Amino acid sequence: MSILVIGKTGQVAQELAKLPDTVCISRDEADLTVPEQCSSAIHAHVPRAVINAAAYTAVDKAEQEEALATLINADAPGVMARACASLNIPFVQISTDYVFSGGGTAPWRPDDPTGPLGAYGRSKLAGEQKVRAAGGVHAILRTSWVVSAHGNNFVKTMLRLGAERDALNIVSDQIGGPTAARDIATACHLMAEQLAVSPEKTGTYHFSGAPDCSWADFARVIFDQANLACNVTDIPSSAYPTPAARPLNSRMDCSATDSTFGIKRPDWRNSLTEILTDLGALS
Ligand SMILES: NC(=O)C1=CN([C@@H]2O[C@H](COP(=O)(O)OP(=O)(O)OC[C@H]3O[C@@H](n4cnc5c(N)ncnc54)[C@H](OP(=O)(O)O)[C@@H]3O)[C@@H](O)[C@H]2O)C=CC1
Ligand SMILES: Cc1cn([C@H]2C[C@H](O)[C@@H](COP(=O)(O)OP(=O)(O)O[C@H]3O[C@@H](C)C(=O)[C@@H](O)[C@H]3O)O2)c(=O)[nH]c1=O
Ligand SMILES: [Mg+2]
Repeated sequence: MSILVIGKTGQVAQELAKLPDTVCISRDEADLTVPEQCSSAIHAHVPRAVINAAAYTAVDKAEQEEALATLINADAPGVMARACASLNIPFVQISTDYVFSGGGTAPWRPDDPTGPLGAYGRSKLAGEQKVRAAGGVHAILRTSWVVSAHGNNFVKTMLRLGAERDALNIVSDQIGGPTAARDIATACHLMAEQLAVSPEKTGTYHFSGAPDCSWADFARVIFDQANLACNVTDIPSSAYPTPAARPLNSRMDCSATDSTFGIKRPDWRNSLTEILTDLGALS
């Protein structure tokens, strides 16, 4: 029996595919806009655990497509979690720092009050609630600022822009933990294995790369490691208007993930070096 991964083309799904005993299925086999397809796929594969790595992740576009984002990010994971509960197998759902409002400067703990600022965050929060309501063995892993060698992400955007321009304005008042998709995949895989033998570990957990930084700080380290001469100027979020507001404080307290699962915050600077190596962009 394998670990079934819902999603195949995304950043985290592609990293899960490299781990032992995983089977990843794409939209052809399980289209999240038709949630019943997800439960049929779970029943057909008879896995020992399920990890949902598929989601609607276009934060700004979600403002115009909240119903679709909710179908994919809430209804579909709810159906997956119910299928897993009926089979008595663990379900791992990936969630986001964007369920929080971003007030204050204290790292968010898993049981802190949520308060999403936009449609994407609301849809992911609704997904968390449906997964809990399914009543099965599960982990909801909230992560942030996902980067990898594939897909769309901040590292790849910076490599592209940094090669074209000699200066960029980047927001410096949003603070969080950049997290490599590879590190998230490893964490989800470990959690699925542990939940299978320790169902009492069911709950909501945080996992992000350390140290916390601003997007501007992150960009500077990317340019430094990639040896790109691009000057970064700090700007406030107000100078970079977007359809969806982002939380200013995305710091997450990841201590329960360590004490319960033995999973520590990875240093994103090392993970970034791996990504740049994979991309052939290391200086
Ligand atoms: N990206 C980030 O910065 C962050 C992501 N997260 C969460 O982490 C998880 C993984 O994100 P990430 O790997 O970055 O995602 P990506 O944006 O890289 O990929 C999204 C995946 O979801 C799939 N998908 C979207 N819609 C459907 C659908 N209707 N049916 C089937 N599959 C669908 C896509 O498939 P297709 O290629 O066919 O469209 C793709 O494989 C998600 O739960 C996300 O919310 C949390 C914090 C930060
Ligand atoms: C390209 C660019 C971006 N930015 C800012 C905008 C934004 O605040 C920040 C990051 O841009 P992104 O578009 O990658 O941000 P965004 O898509 O909002 O990233 C989020 O995605 C979802 C799925 C999550 O769950 C979150 O954890 C988070 O990773 O960088 C600049 O300030 N200057 C620039 O030139
Ligand atoms: Mg994005």
